[in-house]
Amino acid sequence: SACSSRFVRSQLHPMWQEPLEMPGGERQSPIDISLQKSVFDPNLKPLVTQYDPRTCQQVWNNGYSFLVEYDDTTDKSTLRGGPLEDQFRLCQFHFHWGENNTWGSEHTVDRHLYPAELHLVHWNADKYALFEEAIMEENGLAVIGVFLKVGKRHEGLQKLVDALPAVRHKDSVVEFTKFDPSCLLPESMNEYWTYAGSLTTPPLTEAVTWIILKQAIEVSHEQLAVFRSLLFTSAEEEVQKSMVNNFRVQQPLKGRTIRSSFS
Ligand SMILES: COc1ccc(C[C@H]2SC(=S)NC2=O)c(OC)c1
Ligand SMILES: [Zn+2]
Repeated sequence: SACSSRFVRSQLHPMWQEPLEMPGGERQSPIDISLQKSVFDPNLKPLVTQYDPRTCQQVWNNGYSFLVEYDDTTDKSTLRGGPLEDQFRLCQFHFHWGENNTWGSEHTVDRHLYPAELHLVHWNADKYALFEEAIMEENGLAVIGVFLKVGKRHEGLQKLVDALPAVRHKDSVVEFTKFDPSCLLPESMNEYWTYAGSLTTPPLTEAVTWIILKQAIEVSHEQLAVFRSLLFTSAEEEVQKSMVNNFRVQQPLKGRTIRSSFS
């Protein structure tokens, strides 16, 4: 599906370099989630996800992460509720991680770094006809961020981990079906922070309502090591570069309010 951000690659340096600053960006991502700056909002509703595993299509390496892509031509896999007024369609999910278990997440909580972060990307299908439209609009996207921490092996993630060697190089794709991304969500879906932000790679558009879940999911050290076995580089390139540290540097809050769904 078009949400796979194929055209974004050309704007990124071959290696994972800090994407160009968004000129005059007032609501850039990622940020540190400072607990004392967060404001409890009792009007925030529970998140409602309805994912149909039959919409899962493929996993591919786009040269800066690996994306699991969903058929977003119908309302079969959706997100609504929480801070959202409209219904959003799941189009892909991907991860950001570090070269070791010390860092890797894009967001932090009181400066606490996690080894990785999952992004479930949804676009506003009530207001826009296409993903490409939605990424240019301030209420166009809703991304659920889930922190990963090292612990017991994540059985649901293992099916995806087993598929990764097939997409080791940039631009490789492999069929990947019947995967329900709900298995990657923590038990507690009603504790989250939300703020107005942006894409964290070019085009860096300020289109994202971020929903960052408080509860991290546990994955094993070995599972993260398979993430790190992927490459930024295509099979033809002489020098192979490990796909690690594919996160953006944090951006200024610029007066934004971070709301929490819990006190
Ligand atoms: C052209 O549209 C794009 C481009 C890039 C990404 C991926 C970025 S944005 C994010 S969140 N995390 C990432 O790595 C998109 O995802 C919504 C959408
Ligand atoms: Zn991301």
